[in-house]
Amino acid sequence: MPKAIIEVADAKVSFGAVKALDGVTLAIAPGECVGLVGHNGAGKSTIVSVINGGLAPHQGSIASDGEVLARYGINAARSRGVRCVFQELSLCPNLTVVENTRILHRHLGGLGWRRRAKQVIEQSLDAIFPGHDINTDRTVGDLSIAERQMVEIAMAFSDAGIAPRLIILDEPTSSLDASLAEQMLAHVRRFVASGGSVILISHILHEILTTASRIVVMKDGRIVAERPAAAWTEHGLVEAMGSVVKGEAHRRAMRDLADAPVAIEHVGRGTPFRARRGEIVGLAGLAGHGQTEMLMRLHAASSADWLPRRDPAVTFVAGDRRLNGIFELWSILKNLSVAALGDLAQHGVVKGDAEAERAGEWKRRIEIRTPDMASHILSLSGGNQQKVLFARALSTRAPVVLMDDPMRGVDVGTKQEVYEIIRQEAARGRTFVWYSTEMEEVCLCDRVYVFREGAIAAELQGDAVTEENILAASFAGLAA
Ligand SMILES: Nc1ncnc2c1ncn2[C@@H]1O[C@H](COP(=O)(O)OP(=O)(O)OP(=O)(O)O)[C@@H](O)[C@H]1O
Repeated sequence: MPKAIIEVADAKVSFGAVKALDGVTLAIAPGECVGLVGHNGAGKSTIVSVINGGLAPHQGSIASDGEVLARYGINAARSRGVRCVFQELSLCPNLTVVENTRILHRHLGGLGWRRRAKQVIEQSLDAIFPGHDINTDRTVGDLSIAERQMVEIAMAFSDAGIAPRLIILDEPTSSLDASLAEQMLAHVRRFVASGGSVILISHILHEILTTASRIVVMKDGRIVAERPAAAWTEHGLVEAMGSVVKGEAHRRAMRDLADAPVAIEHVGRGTPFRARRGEIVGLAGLAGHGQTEMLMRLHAASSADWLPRRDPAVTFVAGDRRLNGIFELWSILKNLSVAALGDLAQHGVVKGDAEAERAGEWKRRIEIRTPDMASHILSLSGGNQQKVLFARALSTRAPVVLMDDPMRGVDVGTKQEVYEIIRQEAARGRTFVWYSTEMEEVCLCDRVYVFREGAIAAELQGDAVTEENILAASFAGLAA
C-alpha cells in the first residue's frame, strides 16, 4: 500500500459554538480521486483548509508520506505538491493571468519571467480546456466567472518546478457549462490515472459518481460514510447526506402560458426575448455567451438604478456572490433584509422585530445554517451565503425575478426546496428568468432560450427542452 500523500487524523476545528470539524480522519493515497460530498456547512471547505495548510486544526495530527508533521502550513503543503482551487476564486483581479501565474510559482522570477509564466499557464489551459480562447495577457478582473474558474483550475494543475501531487477542487465546475465541466473531469481522470491524487468536492453528484474512485460523505463536521464509488448510487448519496430524496425534482409542469400578459421583454439583435406572467424562462447555452448580459439589460430596462424600493419591478439573484452579491462587512440579517427595507420600515425607521421575524422565516424555509442571524455573513459556508442571496430576492415584492446561475454551491436537499419555492411563486404569477449552467435546472423551465455569441440562437419549449437540442443550438445555432 503506498503511503498517503496527506493523512489527517482526528481533526477538530470550532468557530465559536459551531463545530466545523468534529474528529475527522481522512487519508489520500497516490492515484486516487476522493469525492467529498455533504450538505452546505457540513465542513468540506474546512477539512480542505486543513489539508491545504491554511488552517491549523485545534486538535488532531497531519502526516505526509508516512511522516507526522509537527509544523504544517501553506508553504509545507505547497512544497509537498498540494494545490487547491477554492470555492471562492482567489486570483488577484487587478493583475493579468500571466502575472497571477508568476505569483503562484515564485521561482519563475528573473529575466524573461513573463514568457516563462505565459508558457506554463498556456500549456496547462491547452491540456485541460483544448480550444479555449482565453488571452493570458488579459486582466483577471475582466474575465467572466467561468473563465476565471478555468484559469484557477489550469493554475492548480500547472507544473513549473514542483509538480502537483494532490489537487483539491472545491466545487470546480460551479460556473462551467456541461462541455467545459466534462473537459475538466476528463483531465482529472487522466491526472489520477498517471498517479496523481485529487479531492473533488461537488454538489453535482453525477460528476462525483463518474469521476471519484472513493466517496466520503460528511455531515455536521463528521465523516458519516465512506465507500468505493462503485458501491454508491445518487439516491444513496443523497440519503447519506441527510436529505430526503424527492422524485419530482426533475418534473416540469406543462403549462400553457401563451395568453398570459408579457411581464418583461427585450428586443434587440436576433430573436426577441419575452417572458410572460407566471412563466419560468431558462437561459441556456455555453457559459459566457451573453446570458448574464441579457439579465443585466432586462434589469436596466425595468429599473433605472439598483436602489431598494418598496415596489421594485425586478429583483436580481447574483451568481458571483463575492463580486456583486454579498455585503462582506454586514451581518447575515442585514444582507437578507437589504432589498426589502421599504416593507420593513415605518416612518423611515426599520422595525427590528419585523426584520428578525422575516429573516427567521427564511432561515427555516431554506435552512440557512447558523446559530445566529446576527453573525457576520462570511461566517457562513459558501452555499449558505448563496441561500441568503436567494432569500433576499424572493422576500421582495418584485413580480420579476432575474437569476444569474443562483444555485452555485447549494446542496442537493436545499436545491429541491428552492425548486419547489420557484414553482409555487410562479404559480402565483411571479416571473422567473433563470440562467443556469446545470441541465437539470434548465429542464425545470417552461421555455428556454439558448444563447450563442451574445444572441439568442434558439427557443425551445416543452419536450424539445433536452440536453441534445441545447447542445446542438449552443454549437451550431440550430433552431429546434
Ligand atoms: N470563519 C468562520 N467563522 C465562523 N464560522 C465558520 C467560519 N468558517 C466556517 N464556519 C462554519 O463552519 C461550518 C462548516 O463550514 P464549511 O465552509 O466547511 O462547510 P462546507 O461543507 O464547505 O459547505 P458548502 O457546501 O456550503 O461550501 C459552517 O457551519 C460554517 O458556518
